[in-house]
Amino acid sequence: MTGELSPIDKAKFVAAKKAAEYVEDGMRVGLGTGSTAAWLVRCLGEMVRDEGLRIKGVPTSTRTAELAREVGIEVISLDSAKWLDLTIDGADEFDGNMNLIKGGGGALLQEKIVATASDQMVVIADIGKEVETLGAFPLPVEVIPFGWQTTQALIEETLVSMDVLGRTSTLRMNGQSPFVTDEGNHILDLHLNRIGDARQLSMVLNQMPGVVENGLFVDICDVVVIGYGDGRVEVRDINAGTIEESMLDFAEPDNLFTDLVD
Ligand SMILES: O=C(CO)[C@H](O)[C@H](O)COP(=O)(O)O
Repeated sequence: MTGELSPIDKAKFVAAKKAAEYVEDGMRVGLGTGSTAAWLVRCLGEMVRDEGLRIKGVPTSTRTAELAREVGIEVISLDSAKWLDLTIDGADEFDGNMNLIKGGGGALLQEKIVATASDQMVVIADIGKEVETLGAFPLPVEVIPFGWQTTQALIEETLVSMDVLGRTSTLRMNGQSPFVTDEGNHILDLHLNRIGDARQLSMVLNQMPGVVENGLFVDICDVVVIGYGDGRVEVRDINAGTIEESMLDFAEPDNLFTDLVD
C-alpha cells in the first residue's frame, strides 16, 4: 500500500494493532472475518515474521483462512484446537453492554461458534460501530436454503407478534444469485431499526426451524478495542470494568502485507 491510510482504515488498523497485544506466544487464537479482522491477521503475521511469535489460528471463514496462511500464521481447525485462549473479531454494531450485531460479512455462524469456544472475545471496531441500541444495522440471520421463503415468512410473522419495529427482511444477494455462506446457507437481513431485547430476539430466532444462527452476540464479548481516525484507541473491558484510552504511535504499515486483499 502506498500513501496515507484513510481515517477509517487508520481507525481499524490501530484497533487491530492494540488488540494484537492480547496475543501471547503459544496461544490458540480465533481469527475473525471482515476488513478490521484482516488488519489483525496482518498484524499477527508481522509478529510471526518479525518477532517469532508462535500461535495457532482458527479462522472463521475461508477468506480469513487464506489471508492467515498468506501471512504465515499456522492455521488449524477448531476441532483440533478444541478450545481457544482468545478470539479477536470485528463487529457491525456494539452497544454499551458489549452486545453485538455481526454477520455483515456473512460469517456469523463460524464467528459465533469460535467466539463461544474461547476464554475471551476481543472485538475490534472503529468508533462508527458504537450504538445506543442495536438494530440500525440489518440483523443477519443464516437460514437453510430449503424452504427459505417459508422460514422468512415465519420470521416476519414472529416479529409482528413480538411487536418488533421494522418487520421487513431481505435475502442477501451476491450479484444475481443468493449469497451462499461457507456452510452453504443463505442470509436473511432483518431490517428492525431498533432491537429492544436482544437476548429474547436471539433465542426466539434460533428456535425456528430453518434458522441456523443469528448475528446477535449477547454476553459473548469481553473487551472492545475502539479505534479512531486520528490514531487514538480506547479499550473497554467489561469484566474489569475499566476504560483506558491511549494514542497509538501510528506508523504507516508499509511492510504489513497490505498488498494482500482481505
Ligand atoms: O461480522 C463480520 C463478518 O461476518 C464482521 O466482523 C463485520 O461485518 C465487520 O466487518 P468490517 O470490519 O469489515 O466492518
